[in-house]
This record gives sequence, structure tokens and C-alpha cells, in this order.
Amino acid sequence: MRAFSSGLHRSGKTIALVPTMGFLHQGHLSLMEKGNALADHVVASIFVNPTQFGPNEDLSAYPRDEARDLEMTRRTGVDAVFMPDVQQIYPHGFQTTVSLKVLPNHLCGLSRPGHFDGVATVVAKLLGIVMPQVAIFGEKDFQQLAIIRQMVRDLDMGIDIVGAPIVREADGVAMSSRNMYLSADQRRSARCLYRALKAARQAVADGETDADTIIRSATSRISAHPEAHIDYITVCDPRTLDDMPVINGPALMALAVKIGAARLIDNMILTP
Ligand SMILES: Nc1ncnc2c1ncn2[C@@H]1O[C@H](COP(=O)(O)OP(=O)(O)OP(=O)(O)O)[C@@H](O)[C@H]1O
Ligand SMILES: CC(C)(CO)[C@@H](O)C(=O)[O-]
Ligand code: BAL
Repeated sequence: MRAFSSGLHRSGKTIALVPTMGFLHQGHLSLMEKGNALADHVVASIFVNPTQFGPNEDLSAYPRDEARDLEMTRRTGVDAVFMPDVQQIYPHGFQTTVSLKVLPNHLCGLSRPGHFDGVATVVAKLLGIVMPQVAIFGEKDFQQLAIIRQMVRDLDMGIDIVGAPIVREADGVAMSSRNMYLSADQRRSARCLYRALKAARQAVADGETDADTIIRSATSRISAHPEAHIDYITVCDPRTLDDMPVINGPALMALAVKIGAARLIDNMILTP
């Protein structure tokens, strides 16, 4: 991988990196397309990173389909796919963790302790190995994007971190590899996340400024589905992720909901 990137650097070509955990869908492909527009070459990585999964999470169940993923990347104009195994990324004796002090103390970081240490560490390694000028991340994982931006700034990595909008299915459900855990009924229930976000956006556009009111209304919408278990619903400052009790400027509404075996996340900017 290093030799490939060094060759491109020597010939003055730029590289965009799109890190993924595989089982690709149109959301991932949109990041790769963006990479194509921003750099001469696109590298995608596919690595199901064990260190970002908690002990009772779905590491062993996480869906994989290498052949299909490679075919999809080929059709999307990706120049190289970096698909290391766990020993290559974490060889015997590996001992470094990249850990942020503040941004992980919100949203998913609270329900997934250690998750963002795993994410920041593996992304630092992927950036170090692939040496891209640009790396692209989805806004679906809004907190992850914020954390990576902060890490790259803090560690002077000099890489442009670019966000890409959430790609949704026709019924509004955000695309996610984990949607495949859902039964047909659960998949229908999953629409309640986007519907709750849209209702919140409308309420704020219509003049509601009280975050508690917005959160209560989303909670009752989502709780109407017996299979949906809310992990969190938050209205916060999109830069700091601090709670924003009064919506007096653009606010991030973010939520995580467990439906069956899937923990789904989604978010939207609410603009007064
Ligand atoms: N629907 C989507 N729209 C835009 N970007 C997405 C979407 N889903 C995932 N991404 C982005 O793709 C990158 C890789 O994410 P990942 O492989 O975890 O995909 P995922 O489908 O979200 O899987 P998971 O089920 O683990 O959340 C991340 O930057 C993520 O934000
Ligand atoms: C960025 C990432 C590839 C790091 O493992 C992962 O968290 C993901 O798929 O969003
Ligand atoms: N989409 C972030 C990867 C994870 O959920 O572990």
C-alpha cells in the first residue's frame, strides 16, 4: 500500500482515502464518488476494526462480502482497495491509542465506551499507511467525523477531512450495513428515525426553540414502535456536541435507536 501511494506522490498525483468496514452500499459509494471528484486517485479501505467494538457488540456478526465489495469498488472507479487483516494492523506488541479528551463524551461515545479510541487509532493508522491528501467520511456518523477532524488538527496531520451527506433509501431510512439485521417488520419500524427527525426539523422551522419539547415529541413518535428502544436523542451544538437547550441557531439533532439486533443512528441539522 505504501509503495502504491509513494509512486503516486512521486508522479505528483493526489489520493483520496475512503475508510469503510465493508459490506458496501450506495452511502459508501457516494464517498468514493466524492473522492474521485476531489483527487486524482481513490483508495478505499475495508477493515472491520475489532478495537472499536465493545465486548457485547456485533464484531463477530458484522456482515462481510469481499467479492461483492471489490466488484462495487471496481465499478465506482476506485483505484485500490486496502484490505488488511487484523494482525497487519495490530501486530504483536502494538501499544498506542489515540484518545480524544472531550468530543467522545457525548452521543455514541457515552453508550459505546472506548469506541472512539478504537476509531481514532485505526483512522490515524490508515491515514499513516495510505498517506492521502484527502479523506472522506459520512455525516451519518457525525460524531466520528467531528472526532477525526479534531484529531487531524491536533496532530498536524495536514490531511483535508471532507464530510459527505447521508444517503437514504427511498423511504428515508439511512443506508447502513447494519440494516441487514432487520426483519421486514423491523425494517418498517426503522422509518421512525427519519420521520422523527423530519418532524423536528419542521417544528423548528415553524418557530419551536425548546430542545426538550423537540426531544419529547421525537421520543413519543419512536416509542410508539414497540420494537424500538431509544439509546439517546440529543439536540446539540454541531461543533462542540454540547447540549443546546435553546435552539437559537443551527442545531444537530442526533439519535441512536436499537431495533432488534441493529443499533441504528441518524441525524439532521435543525435550522430556526
Ligand atoms: N447512508 C450513508 N450515507 C453517507 N455515508 C455513509 C452512510 N452509511 C455509512 N456512511 C459512511 O461510510 C463510512 C464507512 O462506514 P461503515 O462502513 O461503518 O458503514 P455503515 O453502513 O454505516 O455501517 P454500520 O452499520 O457499521 O454503521 C463512514 O464514513 C460512514 O459515515
Ligand atoms: C471510519 C471507520 C472505517 C474506522 O474503522 C469506521 O468507524 C466506519 O466504518 O465508519
Ligand atoms: N459506523 C461506525 C462504525 C461502527 O459503528 O462501529
